[in-house]
Parts: sequence; C-alpha cells; structure tokens
Amino acid sequence: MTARNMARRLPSLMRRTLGLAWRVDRGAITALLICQAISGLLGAFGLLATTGTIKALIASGHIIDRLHQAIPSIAVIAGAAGLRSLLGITVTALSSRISPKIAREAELMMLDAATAAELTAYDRPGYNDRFSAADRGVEVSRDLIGETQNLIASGASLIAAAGVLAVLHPVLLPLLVLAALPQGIASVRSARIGYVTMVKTHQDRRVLSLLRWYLVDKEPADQIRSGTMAPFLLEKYRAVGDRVTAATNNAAWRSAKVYVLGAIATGVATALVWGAVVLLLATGHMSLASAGTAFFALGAASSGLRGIVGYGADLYRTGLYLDDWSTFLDEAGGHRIDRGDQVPGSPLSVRAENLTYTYPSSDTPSLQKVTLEVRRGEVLALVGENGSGKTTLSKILAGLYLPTEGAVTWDGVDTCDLDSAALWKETAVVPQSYARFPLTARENITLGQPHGGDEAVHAAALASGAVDVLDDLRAGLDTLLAREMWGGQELSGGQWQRIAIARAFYRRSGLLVLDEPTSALDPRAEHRIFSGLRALARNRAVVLVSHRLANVAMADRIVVLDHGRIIQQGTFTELVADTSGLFHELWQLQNDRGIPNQREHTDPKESTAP
Ligand SMILES: Nc1ncnc2c1ncn2[C@@H]1O[C@H](COP(=O)(O)OP(=O)(O)OP(=O)(O)O)[C@@H](O)[C@H]1O
Repeated sequence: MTARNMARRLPSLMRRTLGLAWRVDRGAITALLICQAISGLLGAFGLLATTGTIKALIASGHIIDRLHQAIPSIAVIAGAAGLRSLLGITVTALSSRISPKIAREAELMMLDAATAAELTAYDRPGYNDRFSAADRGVEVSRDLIGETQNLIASGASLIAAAGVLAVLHPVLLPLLVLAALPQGIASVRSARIGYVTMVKTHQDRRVLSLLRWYLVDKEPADQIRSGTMAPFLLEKYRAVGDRVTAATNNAAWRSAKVYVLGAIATGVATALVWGAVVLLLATGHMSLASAGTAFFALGAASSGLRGIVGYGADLYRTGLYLDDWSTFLDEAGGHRIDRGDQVPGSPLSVRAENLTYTYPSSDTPSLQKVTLEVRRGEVLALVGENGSGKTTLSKILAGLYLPTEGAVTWDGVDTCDLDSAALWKETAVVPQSYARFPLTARENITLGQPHGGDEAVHAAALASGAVDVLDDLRAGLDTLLAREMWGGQELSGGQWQRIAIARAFYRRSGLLVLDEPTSALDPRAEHRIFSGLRALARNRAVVLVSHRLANVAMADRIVVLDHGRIIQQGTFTELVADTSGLFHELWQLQNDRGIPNQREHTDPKESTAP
C-alpha cells in the first residue's frame, strides 16, 4: 500500500462512489457535481481578482482613487466568496441526502447476495468472517460521498489555484506538489496501519460481539444466571477486549510517529516554497502584485493539496473496507444459487441415488451411498443415533444441499437441474430449531405468502394445534409475536413449535419434511400431529425424523441410519421384530424406564403396535 498505489486506486474508487450515488439519487449527485464545478470556477475568479485589487492599491495616485479602482475587484472577490459559501452549504445538504441512501443500497446489495447464496456457503471456512467484514464496509459506505465530494472540492480549488499560480510563475507548481508529498505519504501509511489493525483484530471483535450477545440477550439469560457464568464470560470479554485495545493503541502510536515525520518534512518543504517566492521577488522575476496574489494562491493551492491528500487517504481507507464488501458480494456470488431452470410440479417421487455428502468444512462424509425413495402419499421415517445423518439427508431431499456424489431426483429430474425457488415452493420444512419471526401470528404462518384467506390459516392451525395458541392471543392473527416490540406477545417453546408446524402445513407443498417436529409438544398436541399426519400425506410425500420411535410407527417405511449409511429399513413391525437390529435395541432402550409391566407394552411378540 503506497502513495502511488493510492493515487492509482482513487479514480476507480471515485467512479464506484459516483456510480452508487447515480444509482440511488441521480438528481442529487448531478446537482452536487455542478455545484462543485461552479465553486472551483468562482475560486479561480476570486484569486485572479486579487491581482487586480493589489495592483490598484499599490498604484500611484490618491488613496481614494486607488480604492475606487480596487472596488470592482473587491466586489468580485466578495461575490465569489459569498457564492462559494452558499454552494458549500448546498453541497453539504446534498451529500447528507445521498449518504444514507448509498449505505442502504450497499446493505441491500449485501443482504441480497447473502440470501441468494447456497446454504452450503455458511459451512465454507471464513464465510461468516467475510460477512462481518462486508458489514463493516456497509457501515463506512455512508462516508463515501462526503469523502468523495471533499476530494472533488479540494481538487477544484487546487485546479483553480494551480491555474493562477502557473500564470504567475511556472516553477511554483512543482514546488507545491513537492511540499504536499510528505503529508500524503504519512496519511496513506497511517490509513494502512489502521486498516491492517482492523483486519488483524477482526476475529477478536467478532468474539466480542458474540460474547456481548450472550451477556445481554434474554435467550441465554436464565442459563447465564443459573450457571453463575457471568463472571467467567465477563472476564473473557475483558481479556479479548484488552487484546483489541492493545492492538489499536499500538496502531495509534505508530500512526502518530508517521504523522510527526510527515509534518517535519512538510515544514521543510513549505519553507522551500516560500523561499522560492521571496527569491523570485528579489530577483525581479515576479512583480509585487503577483507576489501578493501568489501569497493567496499558494494558501489556496496548499489547502487544496492537503485536502486531496487527507480526503484521498480517507477515501482510500474507506475503499479498503469497501473492498471487503465487494469481496463478499463476489464470494456470495461464488456461491450464488445457480441451478437449472426446470420447474418441478408437486413430486410423485423424491429419490436419492447413491447419495454421498461431505460438508465443506469436514474430511469425512456425513452420508455415504444412500439410496432411498419417498412417494406421494407415503410417510418415510428416518431414525438413528445422534449424528447419524438424518437432518443432513432430509435437507438434501428438500434440495437445501446438493449431493457431493450421486443424485437426488424429483420425478426423475436431478435437483441440480431444477429451479431452486420453484423447488422450494413445493417444499415445507419444520426444522429442529425453527425461526421465531418477529412478525404477526398470521405472517408467521403464511410466511408473507398468503393464499386462501384466514380460513386456510385456521385450517393449518387446527391441524397443528396452533389454534389453541391463536385463541389466547390478544389480537388473534394480528398479534405481533415479538416480546421486544410494543404490543407483542411472548409464546412458550411448545406454542412456537405449533406455529412452526402450522406454517409447514399451510404451504401447498408436495414434500413435507418434519425434523423432530414435536420435541416441545405435550402428549395431547403430539398425538394430534401424528394422528393427522396420515391424512396430510394423502397428497404429499412426507419425510419424518424422530427419536421417539413410537412416533414413527405410523410411517410406511422406516430407514435406520448409522454413521451416514442405511443399515436397516422396513415397517415398524418388521424392524421391532428384528432382534439383532439397531432399531430393536433402540426401541428396547427407549422403553426401559423401569415402568411396571413394561414388557407387556414392549415385547414385540405380544404387542408390535405402537
Ligand atoms: N454444518 C456442518 N458442518 C460440518 N459437519 C456437520 C455439519 N452439520 C452436521 N455435520 C456432521 O454431519 C453428521 C450428521 O449430522 P446430522 O445433523 O445430519 O445428524 P443427525 O442424525 O440429524 O443428528 P441428531 O440426531 O443429533 O439431530 C454429524 O457427524 C455432524 O457432526
């Protein structure tokens, strides 16, 4: 990162900023550029008028006459200065109108990229870090227009003053550039130090924000208290915070040293410039009036140059953060969902063929050579011990992940060739941990895609048991399910799960995936779900994941997974009867709670029904 590097990058940064500004507010950015150009021209007029003023004042004659002669030039100087201040106010107003829009646009672009990425992107090493870095880019993007416009303003006054200086004496211009160079180098070095420190402390700052969340959010608050964890977490926060502070202090100290060296060099160079002016005057190469104008022009030019260097360094530093933002857009773009364009209907058959899946961050496959099928009207249950691959398999059948090897087909078409949005229109998923959207009850069930009016919402709520929850809400379907917000109402864990099931039942989907859907439900609510599932499966293919084996008894087929492989499959009766199989063992263990007469209920020879 050098001054040359910065000079090379600034035009493209300015282009990018102006491009963004053009995208969000064409009128304002056009007006802003016009104001800047006029302001620059007025600056030049003002400086040129200075020569006229000095000439008139130092000419021979009566002072009143000399003052009369100077009045037009003074009027030009005063008019130009007044107009420039007005333009300055306009420019500030315009840039504060554009800045938030740019930040919003940058944020929307980032959010769009994030939601348009394959789910697997989250499992890629560094993806989340890059998202945080991009977020910082969004934060600083609101400074872009201010820095760009300051840079343009400085450039305009420099051009005006430099033009005047070139007319006065050509040697002054290169000397002036020389004088600004040390400060330029110092600013760029300091910007680099700041940015590198930010990158180095990135991980730590992410940890800090996570710890902060754990310390203040309501969700873990009970565990933090009952586990007396606060001192431990606070100590951790303090230790990580100290590391970040030490790094930033170190950076500030190094920056200060660089600035001191820059200031000393600038002082020497400025003395040289003024020495040159005195020399030109003394040797008769410049008139007194020109020297007077040079005095003002040098002041204007060096403040313009200082502005270019200072704002340039600011813009350059902002650009570095913005690079993180655009890297994320590319990164998410690299994972952008880009599958085929075939539009599936409600599937008759969803099939996995020799399916193997390895998570990007893992060396070992989570699923190996899995072949199975679920057809419309069927309930397929996936069981197995923790980590055996049930959730992963259900997500792949729903097209959320694409297989690493083998294929998943919907009615014979590979999910890679299907339009993902159309595929997910045909999919309803109740995941293990479901989202608790801070939306109304209605929106939480319709997911913002209503159909069939409130009757359809009520029908889904009736089937899922959420109807009891809705009955107790203050404003029925219009109740906001968010405790933080005014008028919001909090639900219990099981009540939320009923809403999550209702939203899946509400979707007109051909594939229904239920991953531990009743883990938080009471026995009555659980009974309602499973006794209604058969009816729901009439026009859907259903994939059910459950550890409670009694719940899978109603399934047409049960697939038992172990370390990512299918080791057994069959009906509940067949699997319970297979005394050497894992299913039988798990069934025995689940019923071995020392309940009196348990054998009566569990011995498959006496009772194979759930
Ligand atoms: N995002 C991930 N990145 C890497 N490995 C993962 C990821 N998610 C799951 N795994 C691994 O994949 C394997 C299967 O996980 P999966 O969640 O499918 O199991 P499961 O049978 O649903 O488990 P459980 O019964 O606990 O819900 C496990 O070994 C797990 O560690």
